[in-house]
Amino acid sequence: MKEATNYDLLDGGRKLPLVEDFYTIQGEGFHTGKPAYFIRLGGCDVGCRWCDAKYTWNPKLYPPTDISEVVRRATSCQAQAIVITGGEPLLYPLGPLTSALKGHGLKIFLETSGSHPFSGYFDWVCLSPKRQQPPLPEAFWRAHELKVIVEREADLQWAERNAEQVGRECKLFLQPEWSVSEEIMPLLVEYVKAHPAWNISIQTHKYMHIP
Ligand SMILES: C[S@@+](CC[C@H](N)C(=O)[O-])C[C@H]1O[C@@H](n2cnc3c(N)ncnc32)[C@H](O)[C@@H]1O
Ligand SMILES: Nc1nc2[nH]cc(C(=O)O)c2c(=O)[nH]1
Ligand code: SF4
Ligand SMILES: [Mg+2]
Repeated sequence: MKEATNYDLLDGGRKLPLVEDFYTIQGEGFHTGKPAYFIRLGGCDVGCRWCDAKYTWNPKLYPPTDISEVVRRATSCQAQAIVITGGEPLLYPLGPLTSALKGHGLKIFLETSGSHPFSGYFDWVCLSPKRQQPPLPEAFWRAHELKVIVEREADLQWAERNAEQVGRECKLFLQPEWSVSEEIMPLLVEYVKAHPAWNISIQTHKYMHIP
């Protein structure tokens, strides 16, 4: 049993520690600007210093929620796409949740650090690798999008090392760490102009003041 939470209570993924769920606009990466219903699961053992979702880290704060309730809410609006995020969603068996959502004809997108084994079905995987707990090998070939957070210049070389491991079709994004976004942006702009395989992703929802 993993330590992050009491897995016995999760009934093989039929219950999950739900932090919050909301219908908003995908703010980052390839699908930026598209409406999507977000399902945020609690628990993460990666520990990024600058994580903007630190409140999710302790899964014990979030009671196991029946996935039928989550699916009911996600299908009670106009959403055609679901983003499963966290915390680190791959801490949990995601087969039951993703197949229930798929049964409603929804597109399913994943936000992950890739540091735990995959489970479930996804139409789109956004891999955001972290130095202190790198992705498992399978995360690189499953990724449709590689989104590297850049807080200093040295992160660019590390971004390239990750890019060497993804598939040829994988989209490449550099995303400024939010608290240094203003300072680091000129470097990212020059880098992407010189290395056009990369694109810039900014956290547009933070400028739009939406969740
Ligand atoms: C909160 S994480 C949850 C999903 C998963 N744990 C992961 O890291 O991919 C969602 C996305 O936000 C990014 N992110 C978190 N904090 C950020 C920050 N301060 N600035 C920019 N991006 C950030 C992560 O890298 C990830 O792409
Ligand atoms: N609007 C919006 N877009 C997002 N894209 C990825 C997010 C995440 O926290 O996983 C996120 C988020 O928190 N809000
Ligand atoms: S892996 Fe994701 S949720 Fe976990 S600390 Fe890093 S950014 Fe936050
Ligand atoms: Mg976020």
